[in-house]
Amino acid sequence: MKQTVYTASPESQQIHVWSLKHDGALTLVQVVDVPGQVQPMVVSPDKRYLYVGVRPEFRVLAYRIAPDDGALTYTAESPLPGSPTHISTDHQGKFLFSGSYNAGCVSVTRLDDGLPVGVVDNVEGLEGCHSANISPDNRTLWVPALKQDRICLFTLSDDGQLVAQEPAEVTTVEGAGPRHMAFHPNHQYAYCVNELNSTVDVWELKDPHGKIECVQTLDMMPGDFKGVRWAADIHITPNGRHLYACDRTSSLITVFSVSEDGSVLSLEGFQPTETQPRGFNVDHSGKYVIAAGQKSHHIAVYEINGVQGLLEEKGRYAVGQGPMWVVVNAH
Ligand SMILES: O=C1O[C@H](COP(=O)(O)O)[C@@H](O)[C@H](O)[C@H]1O
Repeated sequence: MKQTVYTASPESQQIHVWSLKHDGALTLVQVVDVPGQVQPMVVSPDKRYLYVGVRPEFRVLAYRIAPDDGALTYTAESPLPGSPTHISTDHQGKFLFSGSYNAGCVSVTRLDDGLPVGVVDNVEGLEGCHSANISPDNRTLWVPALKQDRICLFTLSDDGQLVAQEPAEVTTVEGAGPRHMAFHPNHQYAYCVNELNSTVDVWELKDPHGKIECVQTLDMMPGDFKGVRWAADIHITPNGRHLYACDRTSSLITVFSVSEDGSVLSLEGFQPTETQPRGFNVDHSGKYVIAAGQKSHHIAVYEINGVQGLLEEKGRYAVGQGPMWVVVNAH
């Protein structure tokens, strides 16, 4: 398996394309100058395209991915109704979702043979909308509205319409600020990182049409932490055994182990990382974590070790200015 790591640096308007070697080393393949401040990114399910959200002219750009080395070629673009804070796709590659924190909306863009061809739905009134997360069965879109302490649940129709479910939302504790999510590979549990109180909630998906319930909340921060809590990102390993979440004030990645059924998280430790880690990711082999420091202008690669999943730094690399998004593609 070959892997490519993409990092987005909005302040210098660049995407750095890296080859991830089996020993965890990165070698630079390409630096792409993007026509705008590049923020969120996602690879299409068929791995042919990298989609990137840019501003100040809000749009999604599609870059074709070279199958051999992961290099990018600009191919198409389509406008978005608000500043793209987070983008993702459904599992069939028919639709792209863009959550906008500043516009308080989530939009659906149709993908035609992988290329974005226009917005087909837009739901407003989601204050602090921070991500859009399609459920493993491709049926439900989970949309955290950070400023409203709720996660809205929509059914995705065949033509890309978002239909509010019944119940239409689940709520967090007041002031939590739900932000990014990860799903367990067994499809029974989802994990949400809460930005404003730096906690992680474990959500049980009872069945596709049934009750959704928060079954555990864990503090991400060390017991003696006194600063302003400011969590950002969350990812799980492909085998579902290790979960990671980051906080920007402390520049820490919190390490959790996950029970075999996915229902229980245990705090294992803290990994100091690049300054102000806004985005990170886990590679497809489940061996490495790659984190971006928005204030250090570097990324770091960590090896995942042992049953606890603790992290050991393997290397750090200069990227563009203000890096804040990392995606990994396997090909
Ligand atoms: O990380 C954060 O993101 C939101 C929205 O960011 P934007 O890049 O889409 O403008 C930000 O305003 C929030 O305060 C911050 O913590």
